[in-house]
Amino acid sequence: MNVGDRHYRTIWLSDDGRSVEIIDQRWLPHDFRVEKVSTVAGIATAIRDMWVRGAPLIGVTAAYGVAIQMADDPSDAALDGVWEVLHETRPTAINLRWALDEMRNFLRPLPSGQRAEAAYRRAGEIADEDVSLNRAIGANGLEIIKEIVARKQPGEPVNILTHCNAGWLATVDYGTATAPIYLAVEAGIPVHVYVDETRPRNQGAQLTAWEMAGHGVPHTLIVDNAGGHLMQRGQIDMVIVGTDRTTADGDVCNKIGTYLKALAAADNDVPFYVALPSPTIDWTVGDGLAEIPIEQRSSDEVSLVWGKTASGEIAQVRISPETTPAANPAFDVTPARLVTGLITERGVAKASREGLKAMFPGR
Ligand SMILES: CSC[C@H]1O[C@H](OP(=O)(O)O)[C@H](O)[C@@H]1O
Repeated sequence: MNVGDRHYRTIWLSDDGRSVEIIDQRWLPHDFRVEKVSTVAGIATAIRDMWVRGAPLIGVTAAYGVAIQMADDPSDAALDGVWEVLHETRPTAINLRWALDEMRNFLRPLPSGQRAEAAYRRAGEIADEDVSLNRAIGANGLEIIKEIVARKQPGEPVNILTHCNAGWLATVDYGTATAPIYLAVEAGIPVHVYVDETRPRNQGAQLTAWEMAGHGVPHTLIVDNAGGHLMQRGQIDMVIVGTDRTTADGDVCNKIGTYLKALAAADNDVPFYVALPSPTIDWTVGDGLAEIPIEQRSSDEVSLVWGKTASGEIAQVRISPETTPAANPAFDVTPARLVTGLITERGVAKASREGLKAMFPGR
């Protein structure tokens, strides 16, 4: 998307043809920093410490990590080694394993001397495919927004609530949950987005709000606990969120707090949509609650918060007593029964095994 008057993706190949450059999302919205990453260890750190985050972007970053490894050592042992190193960086987003499997299965049959060039080519294709998938998700989600706006008074915006950041910053470009929003704005359809701050890492307050402001999307930041209240008062027309892993039965794993939004939406008859590209579907898992590993992140993310001081310094402050322990599950699972529809690149699927198989008959 555009940052000022320049178009950016979240990750791109450096001029040296070996390293990648990424937007280091830890410093947004206060500082726009680009980092060059040239080693597998650097890629692992960037994923684990959330310089880059968001399921599709994590996958693409790992794909480039494999290419960087192949440029250094294209052996079978190195190919297996980089798979292991990057796979253990974050456990929940299925796109990480999907991309690592995609790269290893593609490279394994090739002579080692051809692997580096092929790996960079394939990683670039996966990045380009992500952009295409997200635009298709946007077009399919836009149809839902059009149906809602047709039922409203002329000029009255469609009020959309989103949780966390499933925006262009979570992907290579366009985002998943935000893609329909961006296409609606481009089509001149009035929308307004309620942005959940999304404690504890505040991806909504820091990233989604920055995206909305940068793209001229009317939006309002709210605390995570306000969404149900707004739904009770008819102020939300639909919810669109992303996902880090959706099961073959339509259970949706996403940022912590998503499940509570789905409960409130169900209680208030608010349509609850999940936007996802097909690589985010884990066809090997049915029961998300029982089978999806939930990442437990540092308690410091709960007890400390980043912000900009009055003097302009980006700093961290403590919000709880030093002695107070904190738990930090980073994701939760929304059962398929609470999901109105899964907005995929092929269309809107029912959140069920039958619905997904109808959309992806080859699976
Ligand atoms: C389009 S996937 C975005 C998804 O990833 C986020 O998690 P994290 O910021 O921890 O990588 C969040 O669950 C978003 O919905």
